[in-house]
Amino acid sequence: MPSFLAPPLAPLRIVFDSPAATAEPAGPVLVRRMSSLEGLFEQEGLRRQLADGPDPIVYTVASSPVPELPRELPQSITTIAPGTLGGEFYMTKGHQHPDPQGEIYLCLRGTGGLLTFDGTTTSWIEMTPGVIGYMPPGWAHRSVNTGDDEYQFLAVYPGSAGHDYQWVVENGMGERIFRGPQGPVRRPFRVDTQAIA
Ligand SMILES: O=P(O)(O)OC[C@H]1O[C@](O)(CO)[C@@H](O)[C@@H]1O
Repeated sequence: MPSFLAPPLAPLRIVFDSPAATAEPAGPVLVRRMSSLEGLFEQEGLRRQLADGPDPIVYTVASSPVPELPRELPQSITTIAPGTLGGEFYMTKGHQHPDPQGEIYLCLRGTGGLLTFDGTTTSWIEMTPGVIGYMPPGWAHRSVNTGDDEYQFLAVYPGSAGHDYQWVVENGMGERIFRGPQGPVRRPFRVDTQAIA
C-alpha cells in the first residue's frame, strides 16, 4: 500500500493525469463513508439510517507521498460522490487548521463549492474546473458536490496546519447547501437536535 515519504524528501516529479484526475506517484487514500460523518448533516437521523445500511462512500482523499509535516507542502485529490441526504448535498467533514494557515483548492472536474466560515461570517465560492478557491488563515472549510457527477479538486496546504474536525461539529459552518429547483440553495445552519438526542 502506498505510504508517505520520510524527510528529507528529494525533489519530486508528480504526473497529473487530467482525464482521470489521478496523480503518480500516489500516497495513501482515505475513504470517508456515511458512517464517518456523524453529526454533520442536518438530518442526523437519516444519516444514521444510511450509515447502518448500505453505508455509501461519500468521498475519498488520495494524497501524494508528501507527508503532513512542518515545512512540507502536501497535496491531495478529493473526489466527492454526487448525492444528497435529506436534500443536503454530499460534502466533506470540513475542518479548521489548529495552526491557522492558508490553503488552496483547484477544481479539476465536476461542479461544487467551497463553504468557509470564520465563526461569524460565511462565504461560498462556486467551483468549476480551473477555479482556485483560497482559504485564508482562520477560516474553516468544507467542500460540497452540487452537481450530478463526481466533484474533484486538488488541495495544497502547509504540512503543519493540522485538522480540527471538532471545531466544525461545535460551531457549524454558518450555512448548509441544499438542492433547489434551480440549483444549490444556501440555508442557515440548523442542527437536527431531536435526532442527535
Ligand atoms: O479533511 P476533510 O474536511 O475531510 O476534507 C478533505 C480535504 O481537506 C484536506 O484535508 C485538506 O484541507 C484534504 O486532505 C482534502 O482535500
